[in-house]
This record gives sequence, structure tokens and C-alpha cells, in this order.
Amino acid sequence: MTTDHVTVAILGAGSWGTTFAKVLADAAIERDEAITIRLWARRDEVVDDINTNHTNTEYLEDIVLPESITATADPIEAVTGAELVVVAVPAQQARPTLARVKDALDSQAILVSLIKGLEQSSQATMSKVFAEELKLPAEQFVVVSGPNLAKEIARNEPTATVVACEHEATAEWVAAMTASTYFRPYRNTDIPGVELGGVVKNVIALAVGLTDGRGFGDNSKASIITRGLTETTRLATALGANPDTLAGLAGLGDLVATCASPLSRNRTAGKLYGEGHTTEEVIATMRQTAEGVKSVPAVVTLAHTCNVEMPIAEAINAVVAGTIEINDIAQLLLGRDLKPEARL
Ligand SMILES: NC(=O)c1ccc[n+]([C@@H]2O[C@H](COP(=O)([O-])OP(=O)(O)OC[C@H]3O[C@@H](n4cnc5c(N)ncnc54)[C@H](O)[C@@H]3O)[C@@H](O)[C@H]2O)c1
Ligand SMILES: O=P(O)(O)OC[C@H](O)CO
Repeated sequence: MTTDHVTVAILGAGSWGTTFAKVLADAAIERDEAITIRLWARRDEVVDDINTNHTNTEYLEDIVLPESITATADPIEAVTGAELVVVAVPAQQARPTLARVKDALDSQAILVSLIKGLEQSSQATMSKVFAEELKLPAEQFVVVSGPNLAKEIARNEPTATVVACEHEATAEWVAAMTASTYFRPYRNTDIPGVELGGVVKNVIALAVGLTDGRGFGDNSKASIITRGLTETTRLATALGANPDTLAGLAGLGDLVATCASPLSRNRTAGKLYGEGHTTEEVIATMRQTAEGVKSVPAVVTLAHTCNVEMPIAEAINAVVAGTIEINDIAQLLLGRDLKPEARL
């Protein structure tokens, strides 16, 4: 598959969709190859900002976007003729968005999910949602996930990521399309590991943010991150993942970036919970997607189904549902039966 003059559609012009468009555009500039990138934004003012000023001010402030990126308010126009279709809407919008465009998709198009969430109603991962909705063969489905805070990448700050596909050649092509002097993709064939690493780290970041909101220091955070990785690895391996994936960029790497960064929306949402806000108040305050809030009930349901113990996720689920007092959480976690430390 060639990387020259590829037509790309990106569905969702929020922080990550717009930044990923820039990653693809900058990579093509470095390869000295042409690329056409059409971003679908729902709102006309975002479309106008991108097409007129080459900025997406609402999400990326004054970052200037390469000229190969244009925007449209019509998702069908975005995907028509696209060889690469990248989906960057919130997880709960994935199925309706795919349903809207599926008849216009090229049958050979490669679909990339940037989404780090589960469908709440079905507990489905995005690979399952894409397969069900598009009848997509595994070799045409790719997940990109890792320590990828959009605003840092938009400023060309170096990072690495994971490009996962069951079919090595497809992952190689997407990696070649995205690699640049500031963005280094590693390949993996472990779809469940890469997807679940991205989903559960958002729940763990809510817990870390919560400790911030309570005014606790770094010991509490390190304990949650470490035990959170254990929970993530247990669930992911029960669902078929390779535990090594969770020790890599899409597991530990993303967990550290999200839990450490004030840019993280999930950590920010957790801090609001820790300060005593309800889910309604947290959602009203956050202007962007914090996937952990919507995904945590599905994570806990999956854990029950797989008979996997996830006490941190259980506690966050109770916080989000408003069924526990914030002051009771520490004892809920620390007061459990004592046991040997185990990674899995
Ligand atoms: N921002 C990041 O740093 C980052 C990094 C990696 C992965 N992600 C993941 O990428 C996905 C998108 O996140 P984001 O940060 O770009 O979110 P965002 O809130 O910045 O933007 C979401 C986009 O989806 C659109 N959208 C919202 N509701 C919609 C609906 N009903 N129908 C269609 N479109 C709708 C919004 O208009 C916006 O364009 C999430 O799953 C997130 O976890 C984000
Ligand atoms: O801002 P968050 O919490 O959605 O995290 C963004 C990315 O997933 C970090 O890799």
C-alpha cells in the first residue's frame, strides 16, 4: 500500500481528531508526499475556523493546521473516496456515527479508532462496535492508543504510540502514514490489550484525580496507579489480551501520562468528584469528553462477567453513580482483607 496522495477522512474535530489530522499532515510533509485530509466537524463555526484560519481555536487554541487539512459539516462528503477513515468521536457516539456514513464508505477503506471508551449499553469495545456496524474484516480495523495527550502533540512535543491491527501489513501502513520527527508509532497485533489499556486508564485517572480533590499527595497516587495497572491487566487478559501489552505504551505508558497530567480531562473530572461535585455537575463543568465517566459502569459489568476483581473501578463506579460518600472510599479500598501482592 502506498503512502503517497492518500485521501483521509477524520470523523470528529475535537482535540484528538484535529491533532491526529495534523500528525498525518505533518508526516506527509516530512515524506514529501501529498495527502488530502477532510475533517468532519458538527458545528459550522468549527468548519469555518479550520477552512478560513487553519485553526480549531475552541480545542487547540492558536495551533496552526497544515493546508492539506480542510473541514466539512457533511460526514458523507468527508468519507466519500477516503482510503483511511479515522474515528474520533466519544465512544457513545461511535455506533450512530458509523451508521450514518457506512453506505458511503469505500469497501477497501481502513478504519482507525482513536476512541478510549466502551459502549455503555452493551459493554462493547470499539473493535466490536465497528465489526458489528460495518461488517468490517479484522484486517481493515486499526486502533491507535498510547500516551497521547492531544495538546502536547499539537505543539509537536515528542511522543510514542501503538498502532494495533490483527493484520501486520495494515498496521505497517498506518504506522508509515503517521510516523514523524515528533510521533513514533510501534506496531502490535493485540487489539484487546491496546483497547482495554486505553479504556481502563481513564477510570484509574478518575481515581487519581479524586485523591487530588481530597488534597492527598503522591503516595496515594502511586498506589492507585500501580494497583490500577493490576486491575487493568487482570480484565484485559481475561478478555484475551497479552499481559505484555499492558506493560507497554498503551497500558502503563498511557496510565502514567493521564494520571500525571493536568491536561487530562479524566483526572480533572476526578478532582471535581474529590471536591464533592456530583456527576451532573462534573459533566456540566467539563466542556470536553471524559470517557471514564461513561465507561466505568461497563468496565465494572465486564469485570463481574469475567469474575475479575477490580476494587478501584468498583469504587469509582459508586462515586459516579452517587451511591457512596467520598469520605468512605479510602476505607472501602484499604479495609479489604489483607493478601499477598500479585501482579495479576
Ligand atoms: N484529547 C486527547 O488527548 C485524546 C487522546 C487520545 C484519545 N482520545 C480519545 O479520543 C476520543 C475523542 O476525544 P477528544 O479528546 O477528541 O474529545 P473532544 O471532546 O475534544 O471532541 C469530541 C468530538 O466529538 C464530537 N461529538 C460530540 N458529541 C457528538 C455526537 N453526538 N455526534 C457526533 N460527534 C460528536 C465533538 O463535536 C468533537 O468534535 C475519546 O474517546 C478520547 O478518549 C483523546
Ligand atoms: O484527557 P484524557 O483524560 O481523555 O486523556 C487523553 C489521552 O487519552 C491521554 O493519552
